[in-house]
Amino acid sequence: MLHSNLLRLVARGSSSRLMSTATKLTTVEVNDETGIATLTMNRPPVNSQNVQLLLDLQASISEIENNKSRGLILTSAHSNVFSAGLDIFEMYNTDVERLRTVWTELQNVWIALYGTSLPTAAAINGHAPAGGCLLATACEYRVMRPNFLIGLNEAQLGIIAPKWLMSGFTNVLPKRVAERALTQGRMFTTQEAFEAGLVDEIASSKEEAVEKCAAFIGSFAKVNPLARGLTKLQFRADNIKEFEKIREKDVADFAALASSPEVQKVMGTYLENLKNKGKK
Ligand SMILES: CCCCC/C=C\CCC/C=C/CC(=O)SCCNC(=O)CCNC(=O)[C@H](O)C(C)(C)COP(=O)(O)OP(=O)(O)OC[C@H]1O[C@@H](n2cnc3c(N)ncnc32)[C@H](O)[C@@H]1OP(=O)(O)O
Repeated sequence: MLHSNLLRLVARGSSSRLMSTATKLTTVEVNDETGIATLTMNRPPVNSQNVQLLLDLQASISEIENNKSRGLILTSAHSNVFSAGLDIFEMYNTDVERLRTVWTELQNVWIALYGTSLPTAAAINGHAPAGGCLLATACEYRVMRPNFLIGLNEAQLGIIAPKWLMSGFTNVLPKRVAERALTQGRMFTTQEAFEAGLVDEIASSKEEAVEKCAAFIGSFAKVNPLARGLTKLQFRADNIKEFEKIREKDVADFAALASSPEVQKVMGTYLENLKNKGKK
């Protein structure tokens, strides 16, 4: 009988192992040759981040940290979406406690990914709006497939994203470019994102994106992992400290904002538009 916790299954031939976890919406596969773990989000159709996906992401990040992998590549099981961001259905017509849980778990995933000492890279094989962009920019390196969109579109939705949510984005873009993009709620095409420095490379397929991410992680092969990890965390320490100071208040602020009649109305209209888009 296969136990769901920490059982290693031979996945594809002998070169990679699927690390079985108690989770369902993410998988972790470790390449036997490189020791690099690929964390795949698999919540059809668009990897919208509900509480379960956020919990599964945290469990998978912990698993990768504990299994001595050399690095983490984040990607999606779907052909045209990396992640559509927070699951708006889960935030609509719900109670304040649920909203608090959604936001707390989003915070928890962000800090787990942004604050890991492991080398991280995102193979962005589809659109990455809002929370999708948040996950990608929490990583150290990004490789994206052509003709998709990435960005923090909150301002377009009439919502102010907190500073920690923007911090990965502001880490990688020049301040002036970041300010303009955030105030416009701009979605960048892959090419625009590459030219601005929001993504580091473009790859024509998911496989190529994963290979390029693995090459980035492999570039640290000769660097002492402890020195590398601590150096990374020194760069991120200010943002992490700021976040830790406000995280409780941030949950309360989000729950108050997202439960307000005005924002609930925006969500309702937005969801209608998304549904109608599918009918066109
Ligand atoms: C809108 C108000 C939010 C208010 C929140 C309050 C405070 C938040 C503070 C700031 C934090 C924000 C973080 C977030 O992440 S908010 C989420 C923002 N996300 C988006 O704006 C993305 C919306 N989706 C899209 O743009 C597109 O779906 C796409 C990702 C580009 C993919 O396009 P496509 O491949 O054409 O697929 P469809 O559009 O047809 O969608 C398929 C299917 O999936 C449903 N869906 C899409 N996005 C979401 C989502 N974020 N949450 C839940 N469900 C989503 C969509 O309705 C379709 O469903 P049906 O097949 O049943 O019609």
